[in-house]
Amino acid sequence: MAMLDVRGLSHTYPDGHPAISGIDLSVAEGALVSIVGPSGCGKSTLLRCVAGLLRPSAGEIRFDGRPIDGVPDGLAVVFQDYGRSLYPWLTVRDNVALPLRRRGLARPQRRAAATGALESVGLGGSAGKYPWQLSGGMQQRVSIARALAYRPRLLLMDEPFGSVDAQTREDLEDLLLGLRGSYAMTILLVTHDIDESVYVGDRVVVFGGSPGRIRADLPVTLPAPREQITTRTLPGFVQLRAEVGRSIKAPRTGGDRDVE
Ligand SMILES: Nc1ncnc2c1ncn2[C@@H]1O[C@H](COP(=O)(O)OP(=O)(O)OP(=O)(O)O)[C@@H](O)[C@H]1O
Repeated sequence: MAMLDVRGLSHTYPDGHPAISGIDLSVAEGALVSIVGPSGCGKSTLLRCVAGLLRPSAGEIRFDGRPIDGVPDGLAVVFQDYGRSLYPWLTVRDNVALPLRRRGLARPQRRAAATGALESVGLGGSAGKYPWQLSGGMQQRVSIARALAYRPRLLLMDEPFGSVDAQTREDLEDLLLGLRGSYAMTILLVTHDIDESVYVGDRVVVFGGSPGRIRADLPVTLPAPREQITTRTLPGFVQLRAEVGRSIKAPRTGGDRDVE
């Protein structure tokens, strides 16, 4: 049984705008699935539905076989906008520890979990600082640590590396790949960077159109461990990124009722 099963998912916003239509997606436990596509094709809408933050107009999402109705336990989300997601008046450690209250953990346990998560993202020495004392990349690491401290089974990431410079972005991609070894998680990562979708993913799901639909679902069979320079020059990488690019640009087919 898939850990996450999306069937016939469609969503139309109250203004009548159809954002996604007929999405079917099964995700196996432990997979890292990249969801890539141009701006406005409904990637965030899908993620918001999976997170239980948005009730879809049609279709069903099952997490561990149970229909999602509200924010499921065992799920954490990392957004692009780290600047707005951290509380400036709380230390880094307290920012990470805060959501653990929902788990009913006592304060010493919350602090210990936060410290462990911060160490795993290389920020053990910054626990007592405030978010505004850190660089953008470090702040995004704090957001990731906050999600990890929660020990999620399913981690949703919406353009998590979209607001940092290219070098920091590569560092964060590698951090994420490294974290997969220490945290047993299934990850859905939304990006509009084709190279990133291939570099980090086990599988790339290509979204396109308006309303957004799945245009391709491609396995990534690149060897591990991945390395920024070597992996990106492998023929398999170059081929796959071209295929993802072509799928994004593919003209609409007869059955595709896009209204772009
Ligand atoms: N709250 C809303 N009300 C009405 N329309 C919305 C709302 N949120 C998103 N949309 C529209 O739904 C479509 C899909 O938006 P969504 O944010 O899911 O796309 P996306 O692929 O994640 O885009 P981006 O990569 O720019 O974040 C867009 O046309 C967008 O304008």
